[in-house]
Amino acid sequence: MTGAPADHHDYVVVGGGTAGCVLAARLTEDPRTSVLLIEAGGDERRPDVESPEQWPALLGSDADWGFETVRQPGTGRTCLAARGRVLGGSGSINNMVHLRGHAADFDGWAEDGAHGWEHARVLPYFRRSEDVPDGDPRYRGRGGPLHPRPSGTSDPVGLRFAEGARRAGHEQVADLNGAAMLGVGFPDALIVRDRRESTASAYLRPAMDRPNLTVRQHAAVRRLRIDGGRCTGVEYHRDGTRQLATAASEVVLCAGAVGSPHLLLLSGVGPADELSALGIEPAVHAPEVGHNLQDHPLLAGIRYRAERPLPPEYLRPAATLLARSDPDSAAPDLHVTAAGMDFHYEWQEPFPNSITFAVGLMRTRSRGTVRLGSADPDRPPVIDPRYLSDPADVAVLAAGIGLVEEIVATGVFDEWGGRSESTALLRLGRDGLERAVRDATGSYFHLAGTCRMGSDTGAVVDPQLRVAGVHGLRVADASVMPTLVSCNPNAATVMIAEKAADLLRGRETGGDDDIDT
Ligand SMILES: Cc1cc2nc3c(=O)[nH]c(=O)nc-3n(C[C@H](O)[C@H](O)[C@H](O)COP(=O)(O)OP(=O)(O)OC[C@H]3O[C@@H](n4cnc5c(N)ncnc54)[C@H](O)[C@@H]3O)c2cc1C
Repeated sequence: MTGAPADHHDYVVVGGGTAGCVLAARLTEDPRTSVLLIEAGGDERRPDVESPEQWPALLGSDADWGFETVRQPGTGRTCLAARGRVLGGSGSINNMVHLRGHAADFDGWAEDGAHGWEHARVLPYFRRSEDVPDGDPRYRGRGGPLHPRPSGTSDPVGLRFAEGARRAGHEQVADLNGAAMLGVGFPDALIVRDRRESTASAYLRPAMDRPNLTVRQHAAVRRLRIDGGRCTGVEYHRDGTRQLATAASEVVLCAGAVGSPHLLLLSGVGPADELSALGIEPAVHAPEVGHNLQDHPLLAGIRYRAERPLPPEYLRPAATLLARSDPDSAAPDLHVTAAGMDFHYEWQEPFPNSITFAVGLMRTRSRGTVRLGSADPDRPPVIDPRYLSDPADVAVLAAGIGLVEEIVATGVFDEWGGRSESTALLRLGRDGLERAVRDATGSYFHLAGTCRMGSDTGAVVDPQLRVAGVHGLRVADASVMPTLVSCNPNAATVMIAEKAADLLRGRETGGDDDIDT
């Protein structure tokens, strides 16, 4: 290596995003453990990150990697694949919704081979992560770093939407992070005293002064060092020089659902034939690295065109309906919100003075990939979520438009006059409705699943998050989710990192009793 002498630490954590900040803070609670956290982006303490209303402006800014998907045949266009490049990662540019997931999501992970990740075993980690003094103590934590609180309770449009959902027969739920994440309610958001809260502000900042924690910003990891089947460290670029950091204990990848598989592939851990074709010497044949990519497709731009002036725009998380298109399924597959603003994709026509309904598909069947386009670490990977490649996904989103129509039909928006586009769409007939769904679908920015956790031979990591075939290397971020949770995934990513810290410290718990919250 050229440049500075190698750094040597017990753990090297790659990526200071949602998961990486949790892990670095938890591991350095033990003063005998040294951690180097390497982050490609910079400081998150800037007005556009901290102001809850400014998150849309962060898309495409220097705090975003600026990735795009390849053209999606299912929608007819490319899509933004926003990913945070700043301390706090995507949690510093996201919409701050804080929902955990349905118990059936985690029970499903365990049934599919992620043993130890069933709901009863992950609930303690959700509780450990938060401080919710008024919450039901069976579900909510006390004294943890995050402060999720209900959002949208004063938003006039959201209040109407919630009332309409109730009238349409959906149960009002007081706490969507309580006993069951199903029904309509006001979701928790990570906003504290009118400022965004992220794992950077809540976990990392309070730990920054610890002598055993080194945080290196504007440092982009280019590949892992794998010698004789063991990951010994990472190579990274900073200040125009190439540097090396080595780990006495382990390297932990927390670079997210795009960054973690990208680094594994660049380092020779992936499908051997694809790597060889790009001139990368395979270290471990791991055919599923980068596979199983999931996102929540978001159907947006279906608007209620009001005739009378709407209340001022409300840009924070608001009333949310989590519903099932299939009553036999335990977890919700539809996530519906209404915002008093004209939110549409750039290819859709604007309609000022609109209420926008956003319908998210929570249990997508389509699966995509993150692959290498080049062996050059500076070239972005090829992101192909294959949105709506499974026709069942189109049908569920169409059912979501039906839910919107039922709510509109209760008359809750009548005071603003006008009409909903859902009414016309549902009259289009099957083919017309399918075209409308495909046209209005983009990304919810919930990418996950590309380093799938499991116990089968194809799994990228085992239930202890160890990368199959490489010693001294784990992945702990949204990429390990075998199946994406049925809601916005930031809280579940925090949980993964909390549990990863215990796995690394050899203190994994069997249940609620033996965990400090
Ligand atoms: C615009 C947007 C809105 C969203 N809204 C919500 C929401 O409201 N609620 C919710 O629950 N979820 C939301 N999400 C999703 C949620 O934020 C992510 O699922 C979560 O942050 C993923 O955490 P992670 O730790 O896996 O990855 P990230 O938080 O993305 O962290 C990965 C980190 O690794 C760094 N990194 C990557 N590669 C390298 C490298 N080679 N070298 C050094 N560093 C590297 C990145 O810069 C980044 O900081 C949203 C996401 C986006 C982008």
